[in-house]
Amino acid sequence: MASEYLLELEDIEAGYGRAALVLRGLTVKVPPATVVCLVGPNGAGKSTVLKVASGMLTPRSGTIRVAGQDVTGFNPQKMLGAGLSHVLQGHSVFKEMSVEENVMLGAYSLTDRAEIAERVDFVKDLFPMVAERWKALAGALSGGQQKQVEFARSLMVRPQVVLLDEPSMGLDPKATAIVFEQVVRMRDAGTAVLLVEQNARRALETADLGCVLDLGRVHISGPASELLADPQLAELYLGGRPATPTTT
Ligand SMILES: Nc1ncnc2c1ncn2[C@@H]1O[C@H](COP(=O)(O)OP(=O)(O)OP(=O)(O)O)[C@@H](O)[C@H]1O
Repeated sequence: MASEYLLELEDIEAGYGRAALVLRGLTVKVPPATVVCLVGPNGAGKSTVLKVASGMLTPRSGTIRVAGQDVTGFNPQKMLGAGLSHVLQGHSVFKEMSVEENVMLGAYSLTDRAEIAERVDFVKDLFPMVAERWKALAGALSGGQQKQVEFARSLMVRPQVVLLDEPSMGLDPKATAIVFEQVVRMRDAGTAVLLVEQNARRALETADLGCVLDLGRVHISGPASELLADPQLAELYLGGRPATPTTT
């Protein structure tokens, strides 16, 4: 069935083992060509949302749809096949391998050589640093550059939605700015992004839509610029004053 959303998480309840539920009726929807950002206090369940979306954690109830197709209960491999690619928190490049080898790991499920070549051209075009350092050892790159290699790897399967868990973690402000620029480039190249960030203000400045998680549900959602300008949200979640409005 056609849907106006690429990814829909609806009424999701999820948790770990016998512990109390972490997500308690959460609904998040990602439209095409959009960066949606999840913000919220530590332990609110932001990473858990991404684990549910990528099949790492099966929800106890609720529905997951990708482009209208019900994918609830799919394992990670099937979720990848359905179009959800997960870039995990922290660094996942193999430092002893080249940039090329790291990126090609993302193509392991592809068999058509012409398609692989087309995807390589696509990611090299999108991330010029990846093209420049193609034969370099990944361990020789900076943290921000390694993150771009992870982004490139995640795009090899032509995902509908990329799930990004704390891409700025451990990066200095300059590297963070570059990584967020690449997030926008991914969106502009046609991939929707569901982004989780500790650095809530910076992430909302990049995102189109924002969702504030609290107590396992979406507390408030809307255009990221409106969330940034909301004084109560700024106080509670963004560490201080609201963003200065750009229009009067
Ligand atoms: N593998 C796990 N096993 C058991 N409990 C877990 C596991 N992963 C997360 N939790 C618990 O689930 C809750 C939500 O964790 P989650 O990592 O989703 O939150 P978060 O909003 O991403 O937080 P943070 O910003 O600190 O990363 C926390 O109470 C956490 O301790």
